[in-house]
Amino acid sequence: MNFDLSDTQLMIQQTAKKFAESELFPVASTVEDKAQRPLFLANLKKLAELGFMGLNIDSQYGGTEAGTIAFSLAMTEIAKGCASTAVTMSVNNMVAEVIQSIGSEEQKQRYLSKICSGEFSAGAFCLTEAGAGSDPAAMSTKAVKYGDHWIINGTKLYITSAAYAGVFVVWAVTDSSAPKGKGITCFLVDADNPGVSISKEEQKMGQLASATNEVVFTDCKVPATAMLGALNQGFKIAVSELAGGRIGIGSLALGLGEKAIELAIDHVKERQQFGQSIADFQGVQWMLAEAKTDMEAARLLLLKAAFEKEQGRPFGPQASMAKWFATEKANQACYTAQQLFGGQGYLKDSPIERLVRDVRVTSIYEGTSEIQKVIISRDVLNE
Ligand SMILES: CC(C)(COP(=O)(O)OP(=O)(O)OC[C@H]1O[C@@H](n2cnc3c(N)ncnc32)[C@H](O)[C@@H]1OP(=O)(O)O)[C@@H](O)C(=O)NCCC(=O)NCCSC(=O)CCS(=O)O
Repeated sequence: MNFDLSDTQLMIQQTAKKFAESELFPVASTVEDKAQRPLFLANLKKLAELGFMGLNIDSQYGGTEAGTIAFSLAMTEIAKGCASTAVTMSVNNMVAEVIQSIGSEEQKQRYLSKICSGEFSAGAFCLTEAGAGSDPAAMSTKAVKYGDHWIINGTKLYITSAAYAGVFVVWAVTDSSAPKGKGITCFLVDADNPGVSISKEEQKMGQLASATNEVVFTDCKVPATAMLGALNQGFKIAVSELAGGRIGIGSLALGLGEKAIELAIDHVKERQQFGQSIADFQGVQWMLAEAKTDMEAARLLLLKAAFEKEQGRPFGPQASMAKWFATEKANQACYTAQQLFGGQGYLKDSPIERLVRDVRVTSIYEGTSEIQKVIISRDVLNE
Protein backbone atom coordinates (compact mmCIF):
# COMPACT_ATOMS: atom_id res chain seq x y z
CA MET A 1 0.00 0.00 0.00
CA ASN A 2 1.30 3.42 -0.97
CA PHE A 3 -0.05 6.57 0.71
CA ASP A 4 2.13 8.90 -1.38
CA LEU A 5 0.41 11.16 -3.88
CA SER A 6 1.57 11.19 -7.50
CA ASP A 7 3.41 14.22 -8.87
CA THR A 8 0.25 15.30 -10.72
CA GLN A 9 -1.91 14.97 -7.60
CA LEU A 10 0.62 16.97 -5.56
CA MET A 11 0.77 19.65 -8.24
CA ILE A 12 -3.03 19.97 -8.33
CA GLN A 13 -3.19 20.09 -4.53
CA GLN A 14 -0.51 22.80 -4.42
CA THR A 15 -2.15 24.82 -7.20
CA ALA A 16 -5.49 24.68 -5.38
CA LYS A 17 -3.87 25.65 -2.08
CA LYS A 18 -2.09 28.62 -3.61
CA PHE A 19 -5.24 29.82 -5.39
CA ALA A 20 -7.35 29.43 -2.25
CA GLU A 21 -4.87 31.36 -0.12
CA SER A 22 -4.20 34.18 -2.57
CA GLU A 23 -7.55 34.65 -4.35
CA LEU A 24 -10.35 33.02 -2.35
CA PHE A 25 -9.81 33.34 1.39
CA PRO A 26 -9.10 37.09 1.28
CA VAL A 27 -12.53 37.73 -0.34
CA ALA A 28 -14.59 34.90 1.15
CA SER A 29 -16.46 37.26 3.47
CA THR A 30 -16.77 40.00 0.84
CA VAL A 31 -18.49 37.73 -1.69
CA GLU A 32 -21.15 36.82 0.88
CA ASP A 33 -22.71 40.11 -0.16
CA LYS A 34 -24.76 39.46 -3.31
CA ALA A 35 -23.64 42.80 -4.73
CA GLN A 36 -20.20 41.18 -5.02
CA ARG A 37 -21.39 38.36 -7.25
CA PRO A 38 -19.25 39.54 -10.21
CA LEU A 39 -16.17 38.96 -8.05
CA PHE A 40 -17.43 35.50 -7.09
CA LEU A 41 -18.09 34.64 -10.75
CA ALA A 42 -14.68 36.01 -11.78
CA ASN A 43 -13.04 33.59 -9.35
CA LEU A 44 -15.09 30.71 -10.80
CA LYS A 45 -13.74 31.63 -14.22
CA LYS A 46 -10.17 31.59 -12.90
CA LEU A 47 -10.84 28.20 -11.33
CA ALA A 48 -12.01 26.92 -14.71
CA GLU A 49 -8.85 28.30 -16.32
CA LEU A 50 -6.84 26.29 -13.80
CA GLY A 51 -8.69 23.18 -15.03
CA PHE A 52 -10.70 22.61 -11.85
CA MET A 53 -14.19 22.50 -13.40
CA GLY A 54 -13.54 19.22 -15.17
CA LEU A 55 -10.92 17.43 -13.12
CA ASN A 56 -12.19 14.01 -14.08
CA ILE A 57 -13.16 14.87 -17.66
CA ASP A 58 -11.25 13.63 -20.70
CA SER A 59 -8.87 16.13 -22.24
CA GLN A 60 -10.56 15.75 -25.64
CA TYR A 61 -13.56 17.54 -24.10
CA GLY A 62 -11.48 20.21 -22.38
CA GLY A 63 -11.10 18.40 -19.07
CA THR A 64 -8.03 17.94 -16.91
CA GLU A 65 -8.23 14.14 -16.78
CA ALA A 66 -6.62 14.14 -13.34
CA GLY A 67 -8.91 11.62 -11.63
CA THR A 68 -11.06 11.50 -8.52
CA ILE A 69 -8.25 11.60 -5.96
CA ALA A 70 -6.99 14.85 -7.48
CA PHE A 71 -10.58 16.13 -7.44
CA SER A 72 -10.91 15.34 -3.72
CA LEU A 73 -7.57 16.99 -2.90
CA ALA A 74 -8.45 20.10 -4.88
CA MET A 75 -11.91 20.35 -3.31
CA THR A 76 -10.42 20.29 0.18
CA GLU A 77 -7.97 23.08 -0.60
CA ILE A 78 -10.53 25.25 -2.42
CA ALA A 79 -12.97 24.88 0.49
CA LYS A 80 -10.30 26.20 2.86
CA GLY A 81 -10.48 29.39 0.82
CA CYS A 82 -14.22 29.66 0.15
CA ALA A 83 -16.94 27.05 0.66
CA SER A 84 -19.31 28.75 -1.78
CA THR A 85 -16.71 28.50 -4.53
CA ALA A 86 -16.02 24.90 -3.56
CA VAL A 87 -19.65 23.79 -3.73
CA THR A 88 -19.98 25.37 -7.18
CA MET A 89 -16.88 23.51 -8.28
CA SER A 90 -18.21 20.24 -6.85
CA VAL A 91 -21.59 20.51 -8.59
CA ASN A 92 -19.93 21.60 -11.87
CA ASN A 93 -17.70 18.55 -11.80
CA MET A 94 -20.72 16.32 -11.02
CA VAL A 95 -22.71 17.79 -13.91
CA ALA A 96 -19.75 17.40 -16.28
CA GLU A 97 -19.21 13.81 -15.12
CA VAL A 98 -22.82 12.76 -15.68
CA ILE A 99 -22.67 14.17 -19.21
CA GLN A 100 -19.37 12.41 -19.84
CA SER A 101 -20.54 9.10 -18.45
CA ILE A 102 -23.90 8.74 -20.21
CA GLY A 103 -24.12 11.59 -22.73
CA SER A 104 -24.18 11.13 -26.49
CA GLU A 105 -21.12 12.29 -28.41
CA GLU A 106 -23.10 15.32 -29.57
CA GLN A 107 -24.03 16.21 -25.96
CA LYS A 108 -20.42 15.83 -24.81
CA GLN A 109 -19.18 18.04 -27.65
CA ARG A 110 -21.86 20.60 -26.99
CA TYR A 111 -21.59 21.00 -23.22
CA LEU A 112 -18.38 19.68 -21.72
CA SER A 113 -15.91 22.23 -23.05
CA LYS A 114 -18.26 25.05 -22.01
CA ILE A 115 -18.39 23.76 -18.43
CA CYS A 116 -14.68 22.94 -18.23
CA SER A 117 -13.52 26.23 -19.78
CA GLY A 118 -15.77 28.44 -17.67
CA GLU A 119 -17.74 29.66 -20.69
CA PHE A 120 -20.62 28.48 -18.53
CA SER A 121 -20.07 29.80 -15.00
CA ALA A 122 -21.77 26.65 -13.80
CA GLY A 123 -23.92 23.65 -14.49
CA ALA A 124 -26.88 22.78 -12.27
CA PHE A 125 -28.28 19.47 -11.02
CA CYS A 126 -32.08 19.70 -10.90
CA LEU A 127 -33.25 16.72 -8.89
CA THR A 128 -34.74 17.86 -5.58
CA GLU A 129 -38.36 19.02 -5.28
CA ALA A 130 -40.50 20.26 -2.41
CA GLY A 131 -41.98 16.78 -1.94
CA ALA A 132 -38.89 14.84 -3.06
CA GLY A 133 -35.74 15.57 -1.04
CA SER A 134 -34.28 12.47 0.60
CA ASP A 135 -36.70 10.48 -1.57
CA PRO A 136 -36.06 11.83 -5.08
CA ALA A 137 -37.98 8.96 -6.69
CA ALA A 138 -41.14 10.67 -5.37
CA MET A 139 -40.65 13.60 -7.78
CA SER A 140 -43.62 15.07 -9.60
CA THR A 141 -41.95 17.02 -12.43
CA LYS A 142 -43.16 15.42 -15.67
CA ALA A 143 -41.87 15.18 -19.21
CA VAL A 144 -44.30 14.20 -21.97
CA LYS A 145 -43.22 13.27 -25.48
CA TYR A 146 -44.89 14.90 -28.48
CA GLY A 147 -43.38 13.72 -31.78
CA ASP A 148 -39.74 14.79 -31.87
CA HIS A 149 -39.71 16.78 -28.65
CA TRP A 150 -40.51 16.66 -24.93
CA ILE A 151 -42.46 19.11 -22.79
CA ILE A 152 -41.27 19.41 -19.18
CA ASN A 153 -43.42 20.83 -16.39
CA GLY A 154 -42.52 21.07 -12.71
CA THR A 155 -40.57 22.91 -10.04
CA LYS A 156 -37.15 22.01 -8.65
CA LEU A 157 -35.90 23.25 -5.31
CA TYR A 158 -32.55 24.14 -3.70
CA ILE A 159 -30.72 24.23 -7.01
CA THR A 160 -27.09 25.25 -6.55
CA SER A 161 -25.84 27.79 -9.14
CA ALA A 162 -29.19 28.02 -10.95
CA ALA A 163 -28.89 31.82 -11.19
CA TYR A 164 -25.76 31.64 -13.39
CA ALA A 165 -25.80 28.09 -14.79
CA GLY A 166 -25.51 27.55 -18.54
CA VAL A 167 -27.10 24.12 -18.51
CA PHE A 168 -29.45 22.18 -16.24
CA VAL A 169 -29.50 18.42 -15.81
CA VAL A 170 -33.18 17.82 -15.11
CA TRP A 171 -34.93 14.71 -13.86
CA ALA A 172 -38.60 14.18 -14.75
CA VAL A 173 -41.19 11.42 -14.64
CA THR A 174 -41.68 10.00 -18.13
CA ASP A 175 -43.77 6.95 -17.21
CA SER A 176 -46.12 7.55 -14.31
CA SER A 177 -47.50 4.02 -14.54
CA ALA A 178 -44.07 2.48 -13.86
CA PRO A 179 -43.10 1.33 -10.33
CA LYS A 180 -41.54 4.08 -8.22
CA GLY A 181 -38.14 5.15 -9.55
CA LYS A 182 -38.51 3.14 -12.78
CA GLY A 183 -40.18 5.80 -14.91
CA ILE A 184 -37.80 8.76 -14.48
CA THR A 185 -35.66 10.18 -17.30
CA CYS A 186 -32.87 12.71 -17.34
CA PHE A 187 -32.70 15.70 -19.73
CA LEU A 188 -30.26 18.46 -20.60
CA VAL A 189 -31.96 21.84 -20.69
CA ASP A 190 -30.21 25.03 -21.80
CA ALA A 191 -30.52 27.96 -19.40
CA ASP A 192 -31.84 30.22 -22.17
CA ASN A 193 -34.75 27.89 -22.93
CA PRO A 194 -37.87 30.13 -22.63
CA GLY A 195 -39.61 27.42 -20.57
CA VAL A 196 -37.08 27.81 -17.73
CA SER A 197 -37.48 30.45 -15.07
CA ILE A 198 -35.23 30.99 -12.12
CA SER A 199 -37.43 31.76 -9.18
CA LYS A 200 -36.66 33.09 -5.73
CA GLU A 201 -33.13 32.88 -4.35
CA GLU A 202 -33.09 31.18 -0.96
CA GLN A 203 -31.88 33.12 2.09
CA LYS A 204 -29.46 30.69 3.68
CA MET A 205 -27.46 30.38 6.87
CA GLY A 206 -24.14 29.79 5.12
CA GLN A 207 -22.38 29.41 1.78
CA LEU A 208 -23.98 32.75 0.97
CA ALA A 209 -22.02 33.56 -2.17
CA SER A 210 -23.34 30.49 -3.95
CA ALA A 211 -26.85 31.00 -5.31
CA THR A 212 -29.53 28.47 -4.40
CA ASN A 213 -32.79 28.89 -6.28
CA GLU A 214 -36.08 27.34 -7.16
CA VAL A 215 -36.21 26.52 -10.88
CA VAL A 216 -39.57 26.36 -12.62
CA PHE A 217 -40.13 24.48 -15.89
CA THR A 218 -43.28 25.65 -17.64
CA ASP A 219 -44.16 23.89 -20.89
CA CYS A 220 -40.42 23.69 -21.39
CA LYS A 221 -39.87 22.28 -24.86
CA VAL A 222 -36.68 20.31 -25.49
CA PRO A 223 -35.76 18.22 -28.53
CA ALA A 224 -35.65 14.42 -28.31
CA THR A 225 -31.85 14.75 -28.47
CA ALA A 226 -31.91 16.48 -25.05
CA MET A 227 -32.58 13.15 -23.35
CA LEU A 228 -29.51 12.21 -21.30
CA GLY A 229 -29.00 8.46 -21.05
CA ALA A 230 -31.74 5.94 -21.64
CA LEU A 231 -35.49 6.41 -21.28
CA ASN A 232 -36.77 5.66 -17.76
CA GLN A 233 -33.26 5.00 -16.42
CA GLY A 234 -32.87 8.42 -14.84
CA PHE A 235 -33.24 7.50 -11.20
CA LYS A 236 -30.31 5.09 -11.29
CA ILE A 237 -28.28 7.79 -13.03
CA ALA A 238 -29.15 10.25 -10.25
CA VAL A 239 -28.17 7.98 -7.36
CA SER A 240 -25.03 6.90 -9.10
CA GLU A 241 -23.90 10.49 -9.79
CA LEU A 242 -24.80 11.57 -6.26
CA ALA A 243 -22.36 8.96 -4.94
CA GLY A 244 -19.54 10.76 -6.78
CA GLY A 245 -20.85 14.13 -5.64
CA ARG A 246 -20.62 12.93 -2.04
CA ILE A 247 -16.86 12.57 -2.36
CA GLY A 248 -16.84 16.23 -3.39
CA ILE A 249 -18.99 17.40 -0.48
CA GLY A 250 -17.08 15.29 2.05
CA SER A 251 -13.81 16.75 0.74
CA LEU A 252 -15.29 20.25 0.97
CA ALA A 253 -16.26 19.63 4.60
CA LEU A 254 -12.77 18.32 5.33
CA GLY A 255 -11.33 21.58 4.01
CA LEU A 256 -13.59 23.61 6.31
CA GLY A 257 -12.70 21.48 9.33
CA GLU A 258 -9.00 21.72 8.56
CA LYS A 259 -9.16 25.47 8.04
CA ALA A 260 -10.96 25.89 11.37
CA ILE A 261 -8.26 23.88 13.14
CA GLU A 262 -5.46 25.87 11.44
CA LEU A 263 -7.04 29.14 12.59
CA ALA A 264 -7.59 27.76 16.09
CA ILE A 265 -3.96 26.62 16.38
CA ASP A 266 -2.71 30.12 15.56
CA HIS A 267 -5.18 31.61 17.99
CA VAL A 268 -4.45 29.38 21.00
CA LYS A 269 -0.70 29.92 20.62
CA GLU A 270 -1.20 33.67 20.70
CA ARG A 271 -4.04 34.05 23.20
CA GLN A 272 -2.81 34.62 26.76
CA GLN A 273 -5.00 33.85 29.80
CA PHE A 274 -4.09 33.08 33.41
CA GLY A 275 -0.56 34.26 32.61
CA GLN A 276 0.11 31.74 29.84
CA SER A 277 -0.73 30.87 26.28
CA ILE A 278 -3.98 28.90 26.24
CA ALA A 279 -2.22 26.31 24.04
CA ASP A 280 -0.41 25.27 27.24
CA PHE A 281 -3.63 23.98 28.83
CA GLN A 282 -4.08 20.25 28.39
CA GLY A 283 -7.83 20.65 27.87
CA VAL A 284 -7.14 22.85 24.85
CA GLN A 285 -4.47 20.46 23.54
CA TRP A 286 -6.89 17.53 23.70
CA MET A 287 -9.60 19.44 21.86
CA LEU A 288 -7.16 20.05 19.02
CA ALA A 289 -5.85 16.48 19.11
CA GLU A 290 -9.35 15.05 18.77
CA ALA A 291 -10.37 17.40 15.94
CA LYS A 292 -7.12 16.78 14.04
CA THR A 293 -7.49 12.99 14.37
CA ASP A 294 -11.09 13.17 13.14
CA MET A 295 -9.98 15.16 10.08
CA GLU A 296 -7.19 12.69 9.34
CA ALA A 297 -9.64 9.77 9.53
CA ALA A 298 -12.05 11.68 7.26
CA ARG A 299 -9.25 12.28 4.75
CA LEU A 300 -8.42 8.57 4.61
CA LEU A 301 -12.07 7.57 4.12
CA LEU A 302 -12.44 10.16 1.33
CA LEU A 303 -9.26 9.09 -0.43
CA LYS A 304 -10.31 5.44 -0.21
CA ALA A 305 -13.68 6.26 -1.81
CA ALA A 306 -11.95 8.38 -4.45
CA PHE A 307 -9.48 5.58 -5.15
CA GLU A 308 -12.26 3.00 -5.61
CA LYS A 309 -14.09 5.34 -7.99
CA GLU A 310 -10.92 6.02 -9.93
CA GLN A 311 -10.35 2.26 -10.29
CA GLY A 312 -13.84 1.90 -11.77
CA ARG A 313 -14.98 -0.26 -8.85
CA PRO A 314 -18.24 0.09 -6.82
CA PHE A 315 -17.77 2.95 -4.38
CA GLY A 316 -21.28 4.10 -3.34
CA PRO A 317 -21.29 2.84 0.28
CA GLN A 318 -17.65 3.93 0.72
CA ALA A 319 -18.56 7.42 -0.53
CA SER A 320 -21.47 7.49 1.93
CA MET A 321 -19.19 6.50 4.84
CA ALA A 322 -16.74 9.21 3.83
CA LYS A 323 -19.44 11.87 3.38
CA TRP A 324 -21.20 11.05 6.63
CA PHE A 325 -18.03 10.91 8.71
CA ALA A 326 -16.25 13.87 7.12
CA THR A 327 -19.24 16.22 7.31
CA GLU A 328 -20.24 15.34 10.88
CA LYS A 329 -16.64 15.55 12.14
CA ALA A 330 -15.99 18.77 10.22
CA ASN A 331 -19.05 20.27 11.93
CA GLN A 332 -17.54 19.23 15.27
CA ALA A 333 -14.12 20.60 14.32
CA CYS A 334 -15.61 23.99 13.43
CA TYR A 335 -17.57 24.00 16.69
CA THR A 336 -14.39 23.16 18.63
CA ALA A 337 -12.44 25.88 16.85
CA GLN A 338 -15.16 28.42 17.61
CA GLN A 339 -15.12 27.35 21.26
CA LEU A 340 -11.35 27.88 21.35
CA PHE A 341 -11.79 31.39 19.94
CA GLY A 342 -14.20 32.19 22.76
CA GLY A 343 -16.29 35.32 22.34
CA GLN A 344 -14.16 36.45 19.42
CA GLY A 345 -15.31 33.43 17.40
CA TYR A 346 -18.92 34.53 17.75
CA LEU A 347 -18.32 37.85 16.00
CA LYS A 348 -19.31 38.43 12.39
CA ASP A 349 -15.83 39.61 11.43
CA SER A 350 -14.22 36.37 12.64
CA PRO A 351 -13.53 33.82 9.87
CA ILE A 352 -14.53 31.08 12.32
CA GLU A 353 -18.07 32.44 12.44
CA ARG A 354 -18.34 31.99 8.65
CA LEU A 355 -16.83 28.49 8.76
CA VAL A 356 -19.38 27.42 11.38
CA ARG A 357 -22.21 28.67 9.16
CA ASP A 358 -20.70 27.24 5.98
CA VAL A 359 -20.05 23.76 7.34
CA ARG A 360 -23.55 23.15 8.70
CA VAL A 361 -25.20 22.27 5.38
CA THR A 362 -22.56 19.71 4.44
CA SER A 363 -24.26 17.02 6.52
CA ILE A 364 -27.60 17.92 4.87
CA TYR A 365 -27.14 18.53 1.14
CA GLU A 366 -26.34 15.84 -1.43
CA GLY A 367 -27.84 13.36 1.01
CA THR A 368 -28.27 13.85 4.75
CA SER A 369 -26.15 11.93 7.24
CA GLU A 370 -29.19 9.76 7.89
CA ILE A 371 -29.47 8.86 4.18
CA GLN A 372 -25.76 7.99 4.12
CA LYS A 373 -26.41 5.59 6.99
CA VAL A 374 -29.32 4.05 5.06
CA ILE A 375 -26.96 3.38 2.14
CA ILE A 376 -24.19 2.01 4.38
CA SER A 377 -26.49 -0.23 6.40
CA ARG A 378 -28.23 -1.62 3.31
CA ASP A 379 -24.79 -2.55 1.97
CA VAL A 380 -23.71 -4.10 5.29
CA LEU A 381 -26.89 -6.18 5.55
CA ASN A 382 -26.63 -7.35 1.94
CA GLU A 383 -23.04 -8.50 2.27
C1 LIG B 1 -32.44 6.69 -0.23
C2 LIG B 1 -31.70 6.31 -1.48
C3 LIG B 1 -30.29 5.94 -1.16
C4 LIG B 1 -32.27 5.02 -2.11
O1 LIG B 1 -33.40 5.19 -2.64
P1 LIG B 1 -34.39 4.02 -3.10
O2 LIG B 1 -34.62 3.00 -2.03
O3 LIG B 1 -35.58 4.75 -3.61
O4 LIG B 1 -33.66 3.32 -4.33
P2 LIG B 1 -32.71 2.04 -4.46
O5 LIG B 1 -33.59 0.85 -4.61
O6 LIG B 1 -31.69 1.98 -3.39
O7 LIG B 1 -31.96 2.30 -5.81
C5 LIG B 1 -32.67 2.42 -7.03
C6 LIG B 1 -31.87 1.78 -8.14
O8 LIG B 1 -30.61 2.46 -8.28
C7 LIG B 1 -29.54 1.54 -8.09
N1 LIG B 1 -28.46 2.20 -7.36
C8 LIG B 1 -28.49 2.59 -6.09
N2 LIG B 1 -27.32 3.19 -5.77
C9 LIG B 1 -26.56 3.16 -6.89
C10 LIG B 1 -25.26 3.61 -7.23
N3 LIG B 1 -24.48 4.21 -6.30
N4 LIG B 1 -24.81 3.42 -8.47
C11 LIG B 1 -25.57 2.81 -9.41
N5 LIG B 1 -26.83 2.37 -9.16
C12 LIG B 1 -27.30 2.53 -7.93
C13 LIG B 1 -30.15 0.38 -7.27
O9 LIG B 1 -29.45 -0.81 -7.48
C14 LIG B 1 -31.54 0.32 -7.85
O10 LIG B 1 -31.49 -0.36 -9.10
P3 LIG B 1 -32.59 -1.45 -9.51
O11 LIG B 1 -33.85 -0.68 -9.62
O12 LIG B 1 -32.63 -2.44 -8.41
O13 LIG B 1 -32.14 -2.00 -10.81
C15 LIG B 1 -31.77 7.45 -2.50
O14 LIG B 1 -33.08 7.86 -2.69
C16 LIG B 1 -30.95 8.64 -2.09
O15 LIG B 1 -29.74 8.66 -2.33
N6 LIG B 1 -31.55 9.65 -1.47
C17 LIG B 1 -30.89 10.90 -1.15
C18 LIG B 1 -31.07 11.85 -2.28
C19 LIG B 1 -30.13 13.01 -2.19
O16 LIG B 1 -28.95 12.84 -1.92
N7 LIG B 1 -30.67 14.17 -2.46
C20 LIG B 1 -29.90 15.37 -2.49
C21 LIG B 1 -29.76 15.77 -3.88
S1 LIG B 1 -28.71 17.13 -3.99
C22 LIG B 1 -29.47 18.04 -5.11
O17 LIG B 1 -30.41 17.69 -5.73
C23 LIG B 1 -28.90 19.35 -5.33
C24 LIG B 1 -27.69 19.20 -6.14
S2 LIG B 1 -26.82 20.56 -5.95
O18 LIG B 1 -26.06 20.54 -4.78
O19 LIG B 1 -27.49 21.67 -6.40
